[in-house]
Parts: sequence; structure tokens; C-alpha cells
Amino acid sequence: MKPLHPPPIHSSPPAGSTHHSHRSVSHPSTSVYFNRVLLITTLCHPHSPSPASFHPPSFHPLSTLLTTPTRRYGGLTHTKPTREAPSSPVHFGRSLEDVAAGRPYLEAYEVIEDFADVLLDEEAMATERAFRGDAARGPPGAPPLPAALLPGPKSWPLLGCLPYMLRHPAFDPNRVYLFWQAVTQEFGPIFRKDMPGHPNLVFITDPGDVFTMFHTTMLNPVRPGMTSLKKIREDTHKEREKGGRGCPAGDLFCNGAGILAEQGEKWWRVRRRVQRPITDQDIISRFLPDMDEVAKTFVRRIRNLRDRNNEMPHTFKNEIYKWSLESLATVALERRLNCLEDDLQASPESARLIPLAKQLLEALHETENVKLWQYFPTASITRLKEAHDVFSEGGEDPRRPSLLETLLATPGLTRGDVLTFLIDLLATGIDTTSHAVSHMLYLLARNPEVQSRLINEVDAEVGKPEHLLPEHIASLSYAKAKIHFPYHISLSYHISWFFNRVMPVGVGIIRRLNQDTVLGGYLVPKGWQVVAPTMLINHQDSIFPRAKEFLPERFLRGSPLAPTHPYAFLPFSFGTRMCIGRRVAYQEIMCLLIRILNEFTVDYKHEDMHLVNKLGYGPSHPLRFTFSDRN
Ligand code: HEM
Repeated sequence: MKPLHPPPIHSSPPAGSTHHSHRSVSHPSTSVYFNRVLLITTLCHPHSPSPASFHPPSFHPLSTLLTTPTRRYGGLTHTKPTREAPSSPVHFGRSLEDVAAGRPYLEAYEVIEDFADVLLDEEAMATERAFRGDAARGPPGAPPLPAALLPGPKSWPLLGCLPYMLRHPAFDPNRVYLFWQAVTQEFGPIFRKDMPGHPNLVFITDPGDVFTMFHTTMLNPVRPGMTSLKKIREDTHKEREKGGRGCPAGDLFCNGAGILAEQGEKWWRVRRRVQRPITDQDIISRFLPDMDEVAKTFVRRIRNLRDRNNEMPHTFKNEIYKWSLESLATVALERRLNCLEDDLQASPESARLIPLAKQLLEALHETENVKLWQYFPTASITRLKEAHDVFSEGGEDPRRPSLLETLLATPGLTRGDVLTFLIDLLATGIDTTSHAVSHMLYLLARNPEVQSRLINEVDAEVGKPEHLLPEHIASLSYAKAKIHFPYHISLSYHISWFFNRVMPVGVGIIRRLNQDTVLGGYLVPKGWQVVAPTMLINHQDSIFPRAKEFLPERFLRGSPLAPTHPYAFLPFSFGTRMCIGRRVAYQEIMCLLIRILNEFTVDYKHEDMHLVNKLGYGPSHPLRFTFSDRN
């Protein structure tokens, strides 16, 4: 076995990583919102005005915040952490034993969720480091086989297995998982599938291997991809320098391309600092009133859009997309965009932002799939850059500061880091939640008995309050907990509704191995990329009995349908690199679901839907749901 290396990334606790709680406060100072925030990038662009006109006067309050000596959260001083990191490594050690001892899925899931949140703690990292050695040893018994013996489709130099894939009867570019499923049947649970530009790509479908992948890469989780985003951000920075404009320390993209696109030290420097504010439930709860308003507006929009049969128009997908943008904007821009207004012309900013956000995501999908831009400037990377530049405008908003101020006041984060992070939130948070809601509504429509159980739960636990409060959200999360279960067990039950297994949003988790690792009995070399594809794992009957059925109750304690392994269903991934927007997503979707089920039952009377792949998975058909009044 190779010796263990010291962690390649900084493992001390995040500066200012203390948890903070909040009361509702009135905030005296200024906040900066997104479209204006993004003006900064445009201004840094070579064709932008000279440095003299670079910082509009409205930007001064931001600079003031950056120099604020004491750290403030919306005017409040630090308070005790709401969720303590484990006091000793034993916590983690014991949990792993539990996992290894095959304790029920949900208990292990609880451990994983907890652990994911505390991983940024130095002590937990140290324990993890020790554990990494065990994971790397692989299963006891026979020595591992060399990677050269990995099964998989025939591979050609440079082309990889592209010719095999294109000729395969199961290949459909919009449903690539069908091909993967066929390959798994042919070659088994682990296979190598080289692609042009991606040599040495290994697919794993055994949750035990997923466990090993996460744990061996935990200290430096390199997620290959988003290279086009990284390139345009680096180019923007270089162009600015070349144009003699200079790059003031801390300016946009000056210290890196942001957590979505960066790796190693550059990723970790920002991630460890933004982690707490964006996952702190107290901070997230502050956005609840606005998210609730967005959800209520969406329900009104449903009423306006219904035809005489209560059915949605074929453009409804777009409406859900707008809901997602509007809802996320309450967090990332700290303001309403009014995307859901009937007359978008009355809201010129939204009319401009919606196509722009789409252009950004579509171009990103293309540039990440076909990397010809590495050789010459393609139309797709030009469109990506155009949208990204416009998305980079800045300004100020007289409303209350919260997330932004919190981030800006975090030692070690530059203004550029914070703005890049907000762009990353928008780049990742729109498609994901809109697809999750689309899949969830479809599954509820197709499973009326599940829907009616959920309606009963909402009625009993939340009712129809004028304003949703954190307690309402919690009461639903805790609904089962109050009677039988501890918190996380109920939470995972709800996670199974929203970020469901049957129709997942994420295509899979990918990591570059930073040490030789035993997976499926093969010694996979350091530097190779490993993919854990959701659809291959989620749809295995051996892991999820009756895998193709939507049976959220399988996640309840004692269910005979419970998954056989705690790492089989991790919709938000695991560890330090797991989804940073998961609590935002949960709250957004919870608000929408409650408000919809307050008013309607949902049905779908058309052809069956399946998933199509873009950056993630989305619904294949127009979302022509029927929303019938409950009363
Ligand atoms: C249904 C909703 C969502 C799902 C299922 C989801 C899932 C994921 C997954 C699987 C990853 C990859 C983690 C890894 O490589 O280990 C990820 C990363 C990320 N997600 Fe989400 N996500 C969702 C919503 C959101 C939202 C609403 C936001 C923003 C508010 C967001 C922001 C991010 C960011 C910034 C990353 C990159 C984190 C990093 O590399 O450090 N996500 N998400």
C-alpha cells in the first residue's frame, strides 16, 4: 500500500467558521445585489470603461463593508454555534463502525449528514485522514487486479470508446444512462469507458465503491469539469491585466475562478469560508418570507395559466424555471426580480435576465460536453462568455443586508471571491431546483396515494398559514420525528420526496483519484477519474427493492424496502465538496410544495415522462400538469 500523504489542502478550521444565530434585525447598511454585482465583471472587461470610471459611487458601501474590522452578521455579534462539531474523533470513529456493522440505513444516513457538516472541523479532518488509510486498503482477501484488466467497451486511441458508443443500439444522446445501463449489464458493476479528452474514466455502481471514492478523495475532492467556466474567468482576468487596467487584489477572478470551477487550494480557500453562512439554518430562514411570497405568487400564476380543463400550457416548464430564478434571487441577489409577472415588459430587468440565465446554462452545457473550444473559439464558448459578462454587473440595494454582508465580513474572503460565489449559486441553483420540482410534481401526479398522504401531512402539520414560518417548515420536517423518529430520519424521508431517487437531478458524482485506490477489486491509479452515476445506482433492485417505483416510505425506519447501503442515495453528494446550496434548495422547494398542496391536487394526463440529460437530468416532456382546486 502507498504511504499516506499529508493533506494537500489546508485543514485548519475555517476562519470565522463559528456558527451564528440570528434574530430578525433591521439592517442599517447597504447590500449589493446580483445584476449590479455582476457589473463588476463587465467593468473589468477589456471593452469596459477605464479604471477611473470603474467603481461607481454606489459601490462605496461595499468597500466600506470590506474594511469593517469586526465581523458582523446583519448587525449581530457572534453567538454560540447552533450545531457543534464533534468534540472528539471518537464520534466519527463510532459512526463508521456503525456503518460497517450494517446498522439500518437511516441511522447511517444521519451520521453521514452530520459528518458532512462538521467535516470542515480540523479534528474531524484528522480522523478522516486516519480513516483514509483503511479505505485505500480495499476489501481484505485477494490482492487487487491491475487497472489494465478493467472490463469495458473497446477503446481506440484518442477516440476512446466513442465509435462503440455511437454504434450501440442503446445509445441515445439525450438519454445517455440507457447506454450506461446496457454497458453495466454487459461488463458488470465496474467498467472503464474512455472518452475523447477523458481517458481513464472508470464507472462504479457498487455503493461500497462509492464509499471508498468519497473517503479516499475527501481531503482534496477534485471534481473535474467546468473547465470552460474556468477558462472564461481566467481569460477575463488576463485580458484585464493585458489591457493595462491592472487587477486590484481581491477583484473578480483575481484570486481564482470560484468554487464551482476551481480545485485544491484555490477551491478550499473559498469553500471553507462560505460554507457556514450558506448552510446556516438561521441565515437561510431569513429568506423564508420572500421565498414564501414567491411560492404564493407562483400559485396565483398557476390559476391564471390554467385552461378550462385546469391544465397547464406546454410552456409550463419555463414557468417553473422562472419560479426557480425568482426564488433563488431572494438569496443570491437579495431581491425580487418579478419574473412571474404576466407582463414581463413591465419588468425589463427580468425580461433581460431570464433569456440570459438560459443562455448561460445552455452554453455551459454545450461547452462542457464538446470541448472544441480548447482548440479554437467556438460559438458556444462565445455565447457562454457573453452571458457570463452581462451577468457580471454590480450595484447596490437599499434593502437589508444578510448573506452578502455576512460573506463580505468574513475574514479571508475578498470582494471578488464573494461575487464569484454569488454567480456560482445562480449558475447551479436554477436548473437543479426547477428540475427537482418538475420531477416531484410528476411523481406525485402519477402516484395519487402518495400525494394524498403528503396532503394529509401538510394539512395536519402546517395548515394554510398566512405566512410560512421556520416552525412550519420544521414541523413538516419533524412531522414523523415528533412521534417516532429523531430529526434526521424524518429529514431524509422528506429529502426522498424532493430530491428523489427515481428521477434524480444530478447525473452523478465525479472525482479524480489523488492516490491509487482499490475499487471493485481493481487497483485504479492515481489521476484516473471515477464516476458514480446516479441512474445506474438508484435503479438497482439489489440495492433498492422495487427500484423503479416511487415509494418514499422506503426511507422510514424498519421498512423492508430500505436501501441496503447508506451511500446508495446521496442526492447532494457527501463531504467537503457536497452541494453547498442544499439547505437553500430544501427551503425553496418546501415553500412551493406546501403552497401548491394547500390549494391543488396535481395530475398528469399525458405520455409517460423520462429523463433527458443536459448539465443534469430534466423532464423529457412539456409539463402539462392539471391543477384542480382542492375545495
Ligand atoms: C435539487 C437541488 C440540488 C441538487 C440535487 C444538487 C446537487 C448537487 C451535487 C450532487 C453537487 C456536486 C457535489 C460534489 O461534487 O460532491 C452540487 C454542487 C454544488 N451545488 Fe448543488 N444541488 C442542488 C441545488 C443547488 C442550489 C439551489 C444551489 C445554490 C443555491 C447549489 C449550489 C451548488 C454549488 C455552488 C455546488 C459546487 C460546490 C463545490 O464544488 O464546492 N445547488 N450540487
